[in-house]
Amino acid sequence: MDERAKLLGRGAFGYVYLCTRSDTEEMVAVKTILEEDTEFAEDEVRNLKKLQQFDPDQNCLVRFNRYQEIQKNYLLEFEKLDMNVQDFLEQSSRPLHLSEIQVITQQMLVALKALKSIQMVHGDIKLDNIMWRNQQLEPRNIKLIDFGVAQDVCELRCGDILQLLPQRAPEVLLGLPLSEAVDMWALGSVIASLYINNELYSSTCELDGTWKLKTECSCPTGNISTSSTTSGKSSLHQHEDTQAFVSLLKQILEVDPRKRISPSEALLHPFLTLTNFPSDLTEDLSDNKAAASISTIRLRSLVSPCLGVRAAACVSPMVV
Ligand SMILES: Nc1ncnc2c1ncn2[C@@H]1O[C@H](COP(=O)(O)OP(=O)(O)OP(=O)(O)O)[C@@H](O)[C@H]1O
Repeated sequence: MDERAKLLGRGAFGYVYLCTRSDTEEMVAVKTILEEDTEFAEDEVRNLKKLQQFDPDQNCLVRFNRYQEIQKNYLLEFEKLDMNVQDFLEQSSRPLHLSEIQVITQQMLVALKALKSIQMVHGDIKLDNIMWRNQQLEPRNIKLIDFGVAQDVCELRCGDILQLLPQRAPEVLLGLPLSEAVDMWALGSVIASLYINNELYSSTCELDGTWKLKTECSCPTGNISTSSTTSGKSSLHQHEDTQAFVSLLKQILEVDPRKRISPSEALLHPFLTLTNFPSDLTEDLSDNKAAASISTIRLRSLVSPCLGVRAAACVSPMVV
């Protein structure tokens, strides 16, 4: 690899560089994983090989071309993507419109449906792992990346720690049996955070996360009305598109993973068939942190009835 290759991004395990294939002249993204993380590289390659049974474009998954191992250092070659959602938000400094959130939700549900069909859990659904192929030219073409910590459901054990805290599912926090449903929860947290431009459940440690889930999920919905007059979002209830979004979110952020909506079911939800987004025209949260924080509280309140206090009732081997 050319030493002057442009760095496209980096994560905990690897640096991703822009490279040109000498045989086809195609621009590709090459993730380098060094010797100390060989185990992660091997896991990622194993997962990516399994995913090669899917058409990556039809299933919203990053295309994995090939890999090379050089003295326990790994080079993984992928199609070159454009920008991850986190970077886009930072660069554009505006929250996404509901129509844009609809596209991301739909594409990620397609990816999760494919993973569920082979009982694979991604385990790290977050804004940095959702990328546009070409944000400007193909805003509807979105891919899920980073299968470094993905696992087969049958490998998951109670008490395994997956996901970053803001996206961590209740059953992970509580040390309960785990399934593909953890990715649905994480997707719910991600799309909620896109809407409110803030983490839905931010927490600094597991105990804090469990406590927040218990308290915030059981707060009375009556609080909503007091905030509505000062919010930039005049009313979360006002538009059909917002109502449809909250309705889907409630079913995704269902505390009980057995009752949580599946990717296939969610793909049929009315929010994903909407073509008209009046709230895109009337709701503007840019540079309005106060409104964003109020919306956070209100969205939590709207979603909370479905969460209920069941979380608190769960017996947790991790927190007792
Ligand atoms: N195919 C790609 N095309 C362009 N950029 C990419 C591609 N894959 C990854 N990147 C960039 O590199 C970053 C890190 O990639 P990736 O998430 O695979 O690394 P990681 O070390 O596994 O990260 P993490 O810390 O999340 O585990 C991504 O957020 C993205 O910005």
